[in-house]
Amino acid sequence: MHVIHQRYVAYSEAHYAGNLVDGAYGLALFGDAGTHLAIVTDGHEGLFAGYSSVEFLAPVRGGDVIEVEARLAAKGTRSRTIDFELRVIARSVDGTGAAEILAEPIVATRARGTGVVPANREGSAA
Ligand SMILES: C[C@H](N)CC(=O)SCCNC(=O)CCNC(=O)[C@H](O)C(C)(C)COP(=O)(O)OP(=O)(O)OC[C@H]1O[C@@H](n2cnc3c(N)ncnc32)[C@H](O)[C@@H]1OP(=O)(O)O
Repeated sequence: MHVIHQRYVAYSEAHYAGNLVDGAYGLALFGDAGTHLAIVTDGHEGLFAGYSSVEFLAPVRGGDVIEVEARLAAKGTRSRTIDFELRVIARSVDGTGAAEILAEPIVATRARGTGVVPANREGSAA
């Protein structure tokens, strides 16, 4: 089970030299994709308990088009282990507005985290 969100990264999201977007930007998108996945798997937005790993592998830049995948890796009683990946799928060529779809997506961020179905959720089996 997985969900994928795609979006354009506005130039105004860049925070550091070189048009670089901060890592927290991707983590916020992981939260949204994880919430979407929780709705699909459990009919509830869930609550995110934490990340066991986060890796920033390549830069995300203003003008990129990215996709964020949340994939169910394991299911506990109420816990849901989720693997996340942020990939750059299109990028500005020269800053003039010219841009290209990348032949191979660039994996920019990977993470593993745990979402939890609340105990008091109406209709929860837990
Ligand atoms: C994705 C969301 N829609 C949006 C967000 O991200 S919200 C923003 C940040 N998150 C929050 O504000 C949540 C704040 N935390 C809580 O409300 C609670 O801590 C919790 C609901 C996440 C867990 O509380 P509780 O239900 O009392 O936990 P437990 O009964 O102890 O455990 C239930 C299961 O969850 C597993 N677990 C709990 N904490 C962690 C953790 N830090 N890391 C990994 N796993 C955790 C625990 O092992 C239980 O698993 P099983 O049900 O046995 O599988």
